[in-house]
Amino acid sequence: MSAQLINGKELASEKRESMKKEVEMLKEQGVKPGLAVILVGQDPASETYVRSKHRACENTGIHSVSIKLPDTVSEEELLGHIDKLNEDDAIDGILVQLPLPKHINEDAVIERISPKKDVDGFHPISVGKMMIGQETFLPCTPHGVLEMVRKTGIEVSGKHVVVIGRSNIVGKPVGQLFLNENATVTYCHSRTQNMQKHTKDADILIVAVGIPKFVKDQDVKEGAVVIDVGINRVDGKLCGDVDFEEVKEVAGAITPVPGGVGPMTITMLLENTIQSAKARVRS
Ligand SMILES: Nc1nc(=O)c2c([nH]1)NC[C@@H]1CN(c3ccc(C(=O)N[C@@H](CCC(=O)O)C(=O)O)cc3)C=[N+]21
Repeated sequence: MSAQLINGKELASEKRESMKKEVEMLKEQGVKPGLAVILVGQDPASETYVRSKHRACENTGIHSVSIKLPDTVSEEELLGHIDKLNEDDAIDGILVQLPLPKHINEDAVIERISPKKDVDGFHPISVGKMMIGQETFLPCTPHGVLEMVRKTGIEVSGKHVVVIGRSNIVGKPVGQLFLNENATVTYCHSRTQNMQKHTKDADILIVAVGIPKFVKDQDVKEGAVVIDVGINRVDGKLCGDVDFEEVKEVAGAITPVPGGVGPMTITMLLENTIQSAKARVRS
């Protein structure tokens, strides 16, 4: 293996140590940061994520509540829970685990969350502010990706960042975050012609397509930083969108799955919750 391993788990626990101290300081000022997570239905993977978020909160001293609703819940009832949490002074952040059942309009749910408590950074106001470079909650996975690239010590400004994927929750915002850092950004997606031409030119390649082992060694430039956002379950095992065994031989730095972007996503969620609690202190 020639590539440097970017250890998300380790970086996440480093960050959580300093966040613990911030939480302590907030408590001395009489504010305990609080996060509410709403989970609809009982998808086992979603339940695992919600449990990890809860555990991470406990470890950091953040108050956390999970609200579990049956997958038959009406949109109106779900919106009612959000209204209550918007008004709840003990709650600084609200996360509704996505995806939602088909009978519920995801956009309406996201828009119901107060932008002041939008720790996912999914509300159109948060997205718009990020786009024009105003201070706001940054979406957790893209922000975690940026932190991991920073960890390698390479300069982002002027670099060619290629993003594979254009979802609203990862692909689009992660490209925007790197553009804000003065990178040159290319988006590739399912309609892209001659994708390899683009990926081979990337100094930083970010993969968020949801296809196991989609990126192979021939797709990557020697020495490139490769960030794997994919979480796929294949034969009961977790695997990313990057063929790790192949790509680690050509990349300069690479994230593993598991233990890469996932733990950083949760860490940035905690950071946003603390940021929100600080705003409560100031208000
Ligand atoms: N409103 C909303 N916000 C989200 O942030 C959100 C969401 N909905 N829906 C689902 C996705 C997925 N997601 C993950 C977070 C952590 C890991 C994580 O920590 N994964 C571990 C492995 C965990 C395992 O074993 O499954 C790792 O990669 O090492 C994975 C996935 C957040 N999401």
